[in-house]
Amino acid sequence: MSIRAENLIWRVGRKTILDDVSLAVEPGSVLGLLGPNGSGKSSLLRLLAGLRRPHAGRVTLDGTDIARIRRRDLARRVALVHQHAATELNVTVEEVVTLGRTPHRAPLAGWTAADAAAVETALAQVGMSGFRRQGWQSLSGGERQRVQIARALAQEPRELFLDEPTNHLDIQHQLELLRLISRLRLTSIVALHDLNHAAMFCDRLVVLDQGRIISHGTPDEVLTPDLLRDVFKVDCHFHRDDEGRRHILFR
Ligand SMILES: Nc1ncnc2c1ncn2[C@@H]1O[C@H](COP(=O)(O)OP(=O)(O)OP(=O)(O)O)[C@@H](O)[C@H]1O
Repeated sequence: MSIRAENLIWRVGRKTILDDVSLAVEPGSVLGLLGPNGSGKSSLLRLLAGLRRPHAGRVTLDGTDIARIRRRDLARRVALVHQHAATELNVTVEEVVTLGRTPHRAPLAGWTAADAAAVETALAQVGMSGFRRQGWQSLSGGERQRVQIARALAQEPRELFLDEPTNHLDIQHQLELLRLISRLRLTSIVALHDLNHAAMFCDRLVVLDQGRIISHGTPDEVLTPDLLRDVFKVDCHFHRDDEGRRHILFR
């Protein structure tokens, strides 16, 4: 397992936001993080990326507690794209994506061919190569989202954490992005609200409710009518398409 969370507890004041959360992700696979609003998905991603310290439990990368990994080494390996990723004003798309190279560059070292190639590849992967000279401020919400993802990809992480990455994206770009993530062979953890997309693109799912994991397993194991009713408060039934894939239909 490349990344593992063991019995994480995280509180704010007296409120327990994450309560005894444990999970492990197979290298190269995609884990979908599901749960209603406020269930703790973003908080968990921040702990997994080392941006917050748990009050109890630990997060390990290849068996090493991330609290013992130097910040710079962690930044070379782990990338997190926030839900409302902001960036500096008056910068171009290319400059934003270039920031993803920061952890790889030695102090005072010049810009290398490897840096340039990583930026090029990342821009192409999210379909934003044609926007490289455009100002960040002038981008649409969906374009900004794709640029933030390119910045994370330019970091060339082994673990990629994405907090609702399909927010703001039109349906074509939602599907393209999730397909890209599932094909990258990075170890990815993706917070999602669309349950059908989670079933289509994630190898395994974890469902959080009020800070606790209440279900985990393959999409077929996790997404049951009972779970959808109990956790998401919706009635649904399932439809199998011609290729045998299950789709959730909401009543
Ligand atoms: N710094 C904080 N101070 C106080 N409460 C917090 C803080 N961070 C998170 N919370 C609370 O913790 C709970 C979980 O929040 P979190 O953002 O992790 O949920 P989420 O599952 O990502 O929600 P959403 O689907 O709405 O994005 C919420 O009730 C939130 O108000």
